[in-house]
Amino acid sequence: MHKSYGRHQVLRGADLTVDPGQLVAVVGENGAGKSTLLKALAGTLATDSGRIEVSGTLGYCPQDPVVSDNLTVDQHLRYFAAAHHLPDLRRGNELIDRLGYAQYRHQAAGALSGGTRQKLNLTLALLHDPDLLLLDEPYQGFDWDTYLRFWDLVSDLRARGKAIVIITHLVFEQDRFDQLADLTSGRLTPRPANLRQPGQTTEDDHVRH
Ligand SMILES: Nc1ncnc2c1ncn2[C@@H]1O[C@H](COP(=O)(O)OP(=O)(O)OP(=O)(O)O)[C@@H](O)[C@H]1O
Repeated sequence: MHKSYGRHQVLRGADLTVDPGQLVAVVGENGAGKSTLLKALAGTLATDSGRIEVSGTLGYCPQDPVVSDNLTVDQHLRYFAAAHHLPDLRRGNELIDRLGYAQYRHQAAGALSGGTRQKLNLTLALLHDPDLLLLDEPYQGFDWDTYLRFWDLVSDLRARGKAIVIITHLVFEQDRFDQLADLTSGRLTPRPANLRQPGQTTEDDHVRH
């Protein structure tokens, strides 16, 4: 994919393949073009050239929540369920329980805390149980318990064969991934995960400290 904003070439032949059941991290410096890449993959931003092939359904959790301030959590669920032609709200209810915010179901999104708003954002992206998930720093604002619940959820999705792409900045979580895709100078360089550098800490180390 190629994408420029004016004369600023952000993506210069970025290339990524994600298989079913694979969990891929997109890493890179601030401004490297990670969100641009995800928007392009999600189809919300037109590329200048390139090709995107998605087999199956797609779920996209953008960095900025897509929620409407005046609708309640429940109303969001019903609205998105109708858009996806879902027969019921079973999956939405399950996600609300797993992310632990059932007590806010009848609250307007505009009155939710940042973390709870992000839980709703994530729920809406997962509502139709998509085959490919594009998550742009999906745990922003999550407390530690929710952060762990999030990774439980991701493990289940991966085990069920979902392909998952997550933009992350957190070095300590990088050994959770099957692959790291490093976005530098507009191109993606794949490197296997689980290559911890000496002195690099993991989440478990953080828990112990
Ligand atoms: N709509 C836009 N118009 C012009 N320039 C843009 C636009 N969106 C992004 N950019 C620029 O493109 C570059 C890549 O932005 P992008 O948000 O994709 O980076 P990122 O890697 O996601 O950054 P971060 O880690 O800070 O979230 C930045 O220099 C940004 O200023």
